[in-house]
Amino acid sequence: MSADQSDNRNPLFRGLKALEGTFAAFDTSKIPQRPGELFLEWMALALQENVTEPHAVTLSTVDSEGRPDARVLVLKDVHGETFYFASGMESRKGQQLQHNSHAALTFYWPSLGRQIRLRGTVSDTGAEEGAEDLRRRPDEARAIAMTGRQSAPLDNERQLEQALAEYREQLVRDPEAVSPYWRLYAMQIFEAEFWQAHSGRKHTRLQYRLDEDGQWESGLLWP
Ligand SMILES: Cc1cc2nc3c(=O)[nH]c(=O)nc-3n(C[C@H](O)[C@H](O)[C@H](O)COP(=O)(O)O)c2cc1C
Repeated sequence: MSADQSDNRNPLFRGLKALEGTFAAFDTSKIPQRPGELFLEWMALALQENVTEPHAVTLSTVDSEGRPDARVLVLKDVHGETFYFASGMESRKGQQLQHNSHAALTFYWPSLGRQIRLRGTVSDTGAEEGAEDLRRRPDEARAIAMTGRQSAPLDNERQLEQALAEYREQLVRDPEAVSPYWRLYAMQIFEAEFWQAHSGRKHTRLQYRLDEDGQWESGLLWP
């Protein structure tokens, strides 16, 4: 940044702090063999420590021109090293994943000074799994999903209200109704990083990688 540019810096950001406080040390001498297990251990601690919405996660995808895109959603489940999230297949992310199944999930829990980075390949688990996920959602969330138009341009609020009224009625007539566009996506990971902040910036970074024989190997990274 040039001297001129630094004079123009927005005062809003001056003095803003990050990673403040003292965090528990991450003992990397006692780690599970597989990243899915460590993820569940970290998630259990986040819940115990009342981290706000610990299942909220940034999903990064790439579009057909290789340009990254990202948005927050919620993690629905974890089995082994497969991480599940749900969304509309017609959405921007849905279209991007259809074109390029490579993706990343990033969690950040400020009160614990923890970040988890996951990289993997996403598959669509199919219409029935999507329907099952949708049936477990509250009616209003189901009605919105049933519009099947996530991420499409909205002309005006009235258009949304009309569509919602139609789907609310449909759910009254048929409580089992679901959207054919709703999907449960499964991300099978090949790499994971568990990042623990240190107040002196000597952060601990543990990375797991799947090797060519399908075995998980782990090691530390420079902060
Ligand atoms: C905390 C939080 C949770 C969200 N959960 C979901 C979710 O589970 N599924 C989903 O499709 N969108 C969810 N969203 C909305 C997405 O961020 C996004 O706006 C939407 O999926 C459209 O993204 P796209 O245009 O990139 O496809 C959530 C947003 C926030 C802030």
